[in-house]
Order: sequence, then C-alpha cells, then structure tokens
Amino acid sequence: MEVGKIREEVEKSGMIDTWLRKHSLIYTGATRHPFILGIRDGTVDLSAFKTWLGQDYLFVRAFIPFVASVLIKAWKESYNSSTDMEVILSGMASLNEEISWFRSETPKWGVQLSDIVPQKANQDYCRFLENLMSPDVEYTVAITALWAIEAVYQASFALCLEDGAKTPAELRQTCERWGNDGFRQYCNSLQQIANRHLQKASNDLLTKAEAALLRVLEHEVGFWNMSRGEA
Ligand SMILES: Cc1ncc(CN)c(N)n1
Repeated sequence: MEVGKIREEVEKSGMIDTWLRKHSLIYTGATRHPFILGIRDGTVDLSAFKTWLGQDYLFVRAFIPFVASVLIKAWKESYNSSTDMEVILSGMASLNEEISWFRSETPKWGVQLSDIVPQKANQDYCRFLENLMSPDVEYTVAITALWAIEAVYQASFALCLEDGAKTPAELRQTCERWGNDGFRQYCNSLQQIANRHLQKASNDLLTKAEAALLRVLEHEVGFWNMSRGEA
C-alpha cells in the first residue's frame, strides 16, 4: 500500500487496527490458538491447562516489573502523562489481584507454585520483556507491546465466554478473569493511548513499535504451544 493511503487509513482507525489487518494471520494464530479453542469447545487437555496455569504465574511475576517500567516511561516521556499513568496504574492494581488469584487457584489443580520451573518459551518471553524494560526503549514501543500482551489474553478468553461456547464450568472463572468487560475496557484504553503516541511517531519509531507487536504475537503463540507440550 502506498504511504499516503496508509496515512489516510491510520487517521481514520488508528495505527493498531491497520497493523492488526496487516498481520491478521499471526494475530488470529495468537488469539484463536488450539489451546483456547480447546477451552471454548470443552476438549482442552487438563494437563495442558495445568501447565499453562503454573507457567503463567511465573510469567505474570516477570510481567509486573515490565508494567512498572512502562509506568516510569509514561511519567518521563508522555505528553499526557497523568492520564496514561492512571490507566497503567489501574492495570498494575489488577495484577496484584491476579497474583493472589494464581495463589488461590493453583492448589485446586494440584499445582505447587514452588515446584514450577520456567520452560523455554516462557524464559524467552520473559527475556523479551526484560529487554523492553531498558531505558533505551521508547515509551511508544513499550506501550504498544503492553497493549498487545493484554489484548491477546482479552480476545482469547472472551472467545471462551461467547454464546455457544462449551467452556467447562471449572474453567469459566479463568476465562472471566481476562474475558470480562472491565478488562476489555482497560485494553481499549491502552489501545487509545498507544494509537495517540503512534500517530505522533517518526517512521523509525513506527518500525520499532510494529516489530515489538509482532514479537509479542510470536511469543504468545509460543506460550500457548508450550502449554500444549509443543515447544
Ligand atoms: C503469556 C501471557 N500473556 C498475557 C497475559 C495477560 N496479562 C498473561 N497473563 N500471560
């Protein structure tokens, strides 16, 4: 597509929607992964679910410092820092609750948090987050990645709550954690913030943010694959 046409499209709907259309294959791969489709149609292997649960606890522990780093970047770099910080801080408060949820949920599944060893896909994803925490990474790149990480879970788990889904009763609470309306609104707020910053970004920054989005989608696919014992 020629540059003028891309600019026109971006002004209408925002850079993120443009990128999601451009990368729809990998986005669909991340948000409609066989692991999620298995929850939605009730055929998920419960040992895969337990693997996911334990590994995700470790991921979330690494994700919290990343979100804190985005908060610091918002404070330092955003032209609209107080609004951005309010949204990011609300996400951090939910993460505090999320950690408590993992601690109370895992024993129900016979998963012992102290025994969990991070698998390769999880380690790779956490290393990626750590790289994004560097002060050299621009706020626009980091907020785009934060939106993508949260949006994949929102879209995935919301799918398991749609009419007609045959999600097993014991997995519904998990799906509601990320598929609920409040989380959808949080993701929308992150998307708006990211879009506002992307609109002002140089071409070089746009390239970096798009690459970060793609890496997130790849890591999310890798994480689901790992949960199914495929990585
Ligand atoms: C792997 C992964 N990606 C995203 C999320 C949502 N915070 C999560 N808990 N885990």
